Amino acid sequence: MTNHVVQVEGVTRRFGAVTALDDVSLDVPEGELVGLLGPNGAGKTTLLSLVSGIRKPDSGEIRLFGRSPRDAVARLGLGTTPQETGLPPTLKVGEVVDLVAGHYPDPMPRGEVLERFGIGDLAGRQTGGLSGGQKRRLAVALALVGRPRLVLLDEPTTGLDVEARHVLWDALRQYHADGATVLLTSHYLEEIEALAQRVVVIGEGRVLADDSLAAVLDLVAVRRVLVSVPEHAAAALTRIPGVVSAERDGDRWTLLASDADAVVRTLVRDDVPFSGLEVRGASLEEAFLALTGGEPVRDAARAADRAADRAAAPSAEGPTAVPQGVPR
Ligand SMILES: Nc1ncnc2c1ncn2[C@@H]1O[C@H](COP(=O)(O)OP(=O)(O)OP(=O)(O)O)[C@@H](O)[C@H]1O
Repeated sequence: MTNHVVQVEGVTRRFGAVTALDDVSLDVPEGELVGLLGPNGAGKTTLLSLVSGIRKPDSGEIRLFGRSPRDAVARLGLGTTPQETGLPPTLKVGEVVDLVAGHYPDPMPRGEVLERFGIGDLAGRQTGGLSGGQKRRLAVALALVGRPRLVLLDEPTTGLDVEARHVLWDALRQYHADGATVLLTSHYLEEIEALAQRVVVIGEGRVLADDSLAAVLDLVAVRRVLVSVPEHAAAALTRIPGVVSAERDGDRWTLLASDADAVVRTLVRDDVPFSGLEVRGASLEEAFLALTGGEPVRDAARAADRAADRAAAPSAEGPTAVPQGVPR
């Protein structure tokens, strides 16, 4: 039987009129490294705050190591780094590590923690004098001091330069290889790509996709092709292979395509009288909303199939509404 470290079941959380999480379900088995990917305001931080017991859901259930996250016993196995961390400015780096270590039965030795994050030479420095990047590395290092079985990291490398980011990624990979479960949020596909095995895409409080890194990367490789064609040529657009969704606003079309080059080649080869051609990257949220038709899916491959079916049978009549969130 799979040992689930985190179980989120039909969870909804509102802040006044804002629904930060809308019927979210997600299980994280022991030993997985899961990336939560989504734009600003998607609900990632809210989800971590519920898993760590800082907040309670309005409805649905969360289990952490099989217990309520508000149970102190469950939280002993948890290490977290929030988006912003306050460090006592007059304490030295080594003292802060010792202070945190004092709360755990079997902490990592101070030297090992700092070495893993490339800040061994800072042990004698007051935290108030550290650079932003050094503080961030220390904050993430502190999450590991108690040797937690689960680490929750909210945008761990925001504000770090490339080198510091790589040091931190290596440290997290190593900690995961030692057997830990890791759940991290990021806006950056690059970060998720560097670390995660499984990717959960969140948009507007909902799980838009939950699949392997490879499957999610395939989906988000989608490009946006904007083109104007006269009415008599519109049907030709929707028959182009690799177009996964086609939306129109008058004679202006927005095609989401897995291979934008092939779309352009087909337009030229078939002598489609197009104008105003633009090819752009699609945002992650846009790619997923387009591919899923706004419906949450648990399986990226099925989403792509469904989108391809829709694209193969588009309505040629009347203007098609451009979905919300698709900038034009
Ligand atoms: N304490 C709060 N009071 C009111 N609204 C909140 C609160 N916390 C979160 N929200 C709202 O809930 C939604 C989800 O926010 P959340 O911080 O979870 O998103 P996020 O995906 O972590 O975003 P970011 O990537 O910008 O950190 C947003 O609309 C946010 O404004």
